[in-house]
Amino acid sequence: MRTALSIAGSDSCGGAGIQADIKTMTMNGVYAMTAVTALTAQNTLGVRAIQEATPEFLRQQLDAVFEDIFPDAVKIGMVASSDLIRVIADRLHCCKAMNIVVDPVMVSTSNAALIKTDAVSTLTEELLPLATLITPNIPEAQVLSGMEIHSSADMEKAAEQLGKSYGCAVLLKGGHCVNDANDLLYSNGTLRWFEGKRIDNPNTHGTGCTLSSAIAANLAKGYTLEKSVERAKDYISGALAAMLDLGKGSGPMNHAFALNNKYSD
Ligand SMILES: Nc1ncnc2c1ncn2[C@@H]1O[C@H](COP(=O)(O)OP(=O)(O)OP(=O)(O)O)[C@@H](O)[C@H]1O
Ligand SMILES: Cc1ncc(COP(=O)(O)O)c(N)n1
Repeated sequence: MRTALSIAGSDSCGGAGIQADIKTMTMNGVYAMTAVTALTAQNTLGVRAIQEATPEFLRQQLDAVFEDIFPDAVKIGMVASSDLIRVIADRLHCCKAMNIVVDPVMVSTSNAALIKTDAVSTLTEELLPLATLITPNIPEAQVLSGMEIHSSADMEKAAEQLGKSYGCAVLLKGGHCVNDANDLLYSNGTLRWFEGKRIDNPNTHGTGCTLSSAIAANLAKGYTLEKSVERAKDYISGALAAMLDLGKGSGPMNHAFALNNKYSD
């Protein structure tokens, strides 16, 4: 069985973070492992508290996984501080990790900061250059590129700039656009749009985590990057279209019906 590792924060309400990643990887037929960067006390309304792992404890989790069950892909989500980012970069480099998908998580849907301001430069200098793919949303791409993004043409410019700066593929997500939810992939010097009809569902807690771990799971199974993005886009669209409605705020998605028998493997 193929395996994937999620390095991310725990979300107590189960919609985002490690919990979303385990559900997604499992539903995509991959064995999920975890290295927890932080515990969060959060629900669909907001983040109440964050308790980070110590850098040494995160290192122990990563070594325990890599020395025993080598992951076929790695997904990285919330990492709040520079010291934790450095531990991850060091272990991924030393362990020769492959198929690394970095979701540069900055702010939650409920508007809480999930990375310290001074850690953004550590993320860009130490972690993004190790990535196979980064998956910023529009606000994250604006921070990383220093560009304002108001149109499809701006998205194309920003994705290309980020890909050239970090030497990786870039999936610039269009979930924050007003019309359709079209995502843009920049890879090996070419741009490709993945079109998605906007689903009228306000429950989008964990969409970014889910998309990036679905891509990692499909890379782990040996699909190309383009095919992995296509399959992950189907997964997120299915999970949103299942219209789960839990909690008082922006709720989680329904993973059980995400694939709806679309794929048999
Ligand atoms: N209402 C929607 N209908 C269809 N697809 C959507 C919708 N909202 C988001 N998506 C898709 O979900 C994925 C995540 O995109 P988004 O831009 O919301 O990322 P994000 O902001 O990092 O997610 P989050 O912070 O909510 O975890 C993308 O593939 C995007 O196109
Ligand atoms: C632990 C953790 N990781 C990531 C997110 C981002 O997800 P969202 O933007 O949907 O709130 C989150 N809320 N919590």
